[in-house]
Amino acid sequence: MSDALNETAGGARRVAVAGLGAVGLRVAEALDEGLPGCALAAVSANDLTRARARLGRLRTPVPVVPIEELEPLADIVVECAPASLLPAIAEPFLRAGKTVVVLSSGALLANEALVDLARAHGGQIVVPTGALLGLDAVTAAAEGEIRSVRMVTRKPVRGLAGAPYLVENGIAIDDIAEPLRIFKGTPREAAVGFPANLNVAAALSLAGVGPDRTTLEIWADPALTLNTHHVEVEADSATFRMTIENVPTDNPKTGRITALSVIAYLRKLGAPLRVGS
Ligand SMILES: NC(=O)C1=CN([C@@H]2O[C@H](COP(=O)(O)OP(=O)(O)OC[C@H]3O[C@@H](n4cnc5c(N)ncnc54)[C@H](O)[C@@H]3O)[C@@H](O)[C@H]2O)C=CC1
Ligand SMILES: O=C([O-])CC(=O)C(=O)O
Repeated sequence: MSDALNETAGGARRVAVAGLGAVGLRVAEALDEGLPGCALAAVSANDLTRARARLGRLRTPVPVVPIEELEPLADIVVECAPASLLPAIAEPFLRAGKTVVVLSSGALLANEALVDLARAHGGQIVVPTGALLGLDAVTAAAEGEIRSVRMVTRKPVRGLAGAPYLVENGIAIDDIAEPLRIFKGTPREAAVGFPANLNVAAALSLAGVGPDRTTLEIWADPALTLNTHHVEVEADSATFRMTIENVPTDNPKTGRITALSVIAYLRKLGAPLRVGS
């Protein structure tokens, strides 16, 4: 669906927020404060009563509904819920030819049918830069030939605690005194083992050489306070290295910049000057 069609009669795109945690609450508040060309239209949460109370401070109250009731209310949904809910949130919007902004990008790797659904109905899945950086440069390099993409993530222990990969492999990190490499593999493997911690690796892989050719190391570092991602890309057009050190939100797994990347995306939708892709 074209941008022109994907608007309400009044011109503002109606935006739904699915999941009201570290990312969703910040995005909903920014929409309520005012993003040109966008209007907060509805919100979904696990506990609807609690969500209504949390949103009591909004200037303009919006419906708080279960995820299956969001689609008729909005043109765009921002998915910022647990990864397992991605298909339930995305499918109705894509089937209606609408836009889904996906934060649980790791879950896209096991749900490639969503891309087919978007293609079939003229919808669009958008993966924002989230907690990473430089996806514009990686997609540009992918228009030429990328030889390799390597990522090393270092997180404080509390940013990794409870990940299924650690539990299943009996890897204890609570009392480590030195940095410990806990994983070496691909974003496809990490999306299974670290579904709430490594969306950035999935996003990077989708921008570049895919989830099986991108290499990934994950380190738990007891001295760190910031979620740190280092990326090295070798391509025929350029060689580049990038590092981001993310200040965690109340959710230690999620950096503050994640919600801001969604807000920046929404702001660009209606802006007369758009910087970055
Ligand atoms: N792409 C990226 O760079 C990043 C992606 N993420 C991912 O984004 C997603 C959101 O992250 P956070 O806001 O930090 O997570 P969060 O855990 O703080 O919030 C998720 C919210 O979804 C709600 N929820 C649970 N079941 C629900 C249901 N049935 N219907 C509606 N809401 C429901 C939870 O109550 C919670 O408030 C996660 O999957 C996370 O892994 C997080 C950081 C960076
Ligand atoms: O660094 C962060 O803030 C979040 C992160 O790694 C992810 O979810 O992929």
